Amino acid sequence: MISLKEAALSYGERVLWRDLTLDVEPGEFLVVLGPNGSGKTSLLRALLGEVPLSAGTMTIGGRPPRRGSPLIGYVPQQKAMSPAMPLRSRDLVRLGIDGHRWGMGRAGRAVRARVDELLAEVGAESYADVPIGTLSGGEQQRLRIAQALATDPRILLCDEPLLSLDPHHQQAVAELIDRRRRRHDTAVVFVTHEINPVLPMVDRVLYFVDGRFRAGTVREVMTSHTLSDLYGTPVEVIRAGGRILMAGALDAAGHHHPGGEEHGP
Ligand SMILES: Nc1ncnc2c1ncn2[C@@H]1O[C@H](COP(=O)(O)OP(=O)(O)OP(=O)(O)O)[C@@H](O)[C@H]1O
Repeated sequence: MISLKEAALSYGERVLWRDLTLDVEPGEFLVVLGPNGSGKTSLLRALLGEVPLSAGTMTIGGRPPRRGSPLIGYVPQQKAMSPAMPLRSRDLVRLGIDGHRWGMGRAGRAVRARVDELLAEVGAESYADVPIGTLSGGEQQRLRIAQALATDPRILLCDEPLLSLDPHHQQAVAELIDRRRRRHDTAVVFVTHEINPVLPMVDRVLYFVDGRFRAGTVREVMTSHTLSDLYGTPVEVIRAGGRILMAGALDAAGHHHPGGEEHGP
């Protein structure tokens, strides 16, 4: 579904990453990790056709990236929505519908039925007519996912969809995305700071640090050896109770602090 060959992305002189060769298969769950500013969101923006690669090639769904492709569903980073915003849940979901395919303009029954179907898919029927600004973060996030699924995409790009959700909602939202990819073989690229809520779902990890990266299975990448090498500083990876904890001179966002304290994210 996604194929990158020796891809690089730079802003001016600054190289975010380079020599990235990676294929993502249908139904695969790829998690993208890395400290702030390491280029995770920029990878999604390149896949969306919003920024060009500075080197190498990239195809998504077998074609070069282009804006507005119905093959791709995108769950953007959350922004606070004002309670005064007049948009209802069903309006937000409807915005994701490809008007051409579903006969928008004629305000067809097909569109309304599709919106209902999407609301049901994410379990949001009970607040379908509620203004979105009055909903909780978890509820809003379900709607963003429904919107992203509106074109029945083959690829779902998610930018920190669990941010600011409590553990219960993190789990619910992660399961929603996982169910989608299992039922429809949708490939998932999932940017996050915290791997644990999605650990059971992850097929592969792409981990960016300071212009370098490692890609592979959780077992391959999330090891003391690999991450110490990637960060260039000792990092201890501990597996406990089905979770991965990182100890060493890193803060929770994965930034290196010389002489920093030990802790796990
Ligand atoms: N259009 C742009 N022009 C110049 N620099 C940019 C542009 N967009 C992003 N950057 C810079 O590129 C770097 C990577 O940004 P990006 O958003 O991809 O990081 P990220 O890994 O998603 O970070 P975070 O975890 O904080 O969301 C940042 O330092 C950012 O300031």
